[in-house]
Amino acid sequence: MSTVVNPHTYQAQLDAKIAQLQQTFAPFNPPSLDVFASKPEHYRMRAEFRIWHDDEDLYYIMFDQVTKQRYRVDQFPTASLLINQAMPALLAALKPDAVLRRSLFQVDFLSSLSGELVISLLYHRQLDEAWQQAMQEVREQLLQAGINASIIGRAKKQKIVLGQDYVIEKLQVTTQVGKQELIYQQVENSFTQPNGHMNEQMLSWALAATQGASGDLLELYCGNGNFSLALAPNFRRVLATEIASSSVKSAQYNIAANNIDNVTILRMSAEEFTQAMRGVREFRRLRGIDLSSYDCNTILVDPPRSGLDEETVKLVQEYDNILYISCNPDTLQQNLATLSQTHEISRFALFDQFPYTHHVEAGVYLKRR
Ligand SMILES: C[S@@+](CC[C@H](N)C(=O)[O-])C[C@H]1O[C@@H](n2cnc3c(N)ncnc32)[C@H](O)[C@@H]1O
Repeated sequence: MSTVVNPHTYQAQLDAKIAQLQQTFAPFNPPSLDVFASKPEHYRMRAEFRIWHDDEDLYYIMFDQVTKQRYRVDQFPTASLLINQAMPALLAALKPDAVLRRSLFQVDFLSSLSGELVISLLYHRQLDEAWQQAMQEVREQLLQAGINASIIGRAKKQKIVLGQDYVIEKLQVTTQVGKQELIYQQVENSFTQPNGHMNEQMLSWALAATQGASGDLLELYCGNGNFSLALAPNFRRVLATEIASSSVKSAQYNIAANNIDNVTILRMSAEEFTQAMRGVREFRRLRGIDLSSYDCNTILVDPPRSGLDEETVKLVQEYDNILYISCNPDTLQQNLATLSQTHEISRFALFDQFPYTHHVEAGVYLKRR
């Protein structure tokens, strides 16, 4: 099914998710659920479309996930207003220009609440000087229309960047003493939370849940430091790890951009970090880091849909406080089967990050029994 965005049905779809999540997790005896509703429209900061060529015409298409049929997309209410503004403006500029149209097969948009946009155009041919010149003009037209976009041309082994390959996002996080703005570099083709305002809610919830925590925080799957930076004020130090080098680079950028001095980011998979902690393997990447100097009572995990592997679950279980952010209730449920043997849920939240889809983002804060 394609995503049918109908603000009139928003509450009903959210209610169904709430009921489903409560039922699934009832065996773990959670406290009452904190529910965070999304904006019913224009909540996604990114969108990807295939391009369809029909003689002189050119338009965005998507595929129905069930029937696999393609359908034309002129506007996309799921995505931010900025993306919706850029979609027709870009097509209008591409259509009359054979150099820009030829072999174009995909367009990806990455926007930010701060009003920045990166548009990536993917081609089945190498891009040349003529393409670059013509696309520079398109970029200027977009800027004149008030669309602050960088443009990336991609082809096999080729990436041409007009502007930047990232946006600088500004997120408002609610702290005990009011709102705090955090700056995040979000790079094209790297993971970032798709629903910007929901991300602000998630960070604020995590900050409130760990208020009053003592010692240091260990974090696995930290991405661009999204949670690491927001939670830093609640801990003496934060040690965070992530597998993707582009995200680690952004995290380093973000530490500096926010003048944070108590966060260290390492490029390591969760599995490698578990091995390092167990003394199974030594890692050059850990040189200069004295793991034994960290006093971590709290661990934060935000794994991909596959959840935590068995060894990582065992490591996580060794911490008194566990903050688990999950984009897949099925794997969260599996991991909780083990974690609930030693910990109980003290906070439970639903973040409606993906409205009108069956996807649910959940947060649990566990404390040792
Ligand atoms: C759901 S995202 C969360 C990222 C970050 N916490 C955020 O809020 O943006 C999961 C992250 O885990 C990373 N990842 C995937 N597999 C991993 C692994 N085996 N070890 C460590 N990180 C991994 C991905 O690159 C991605 O950045």
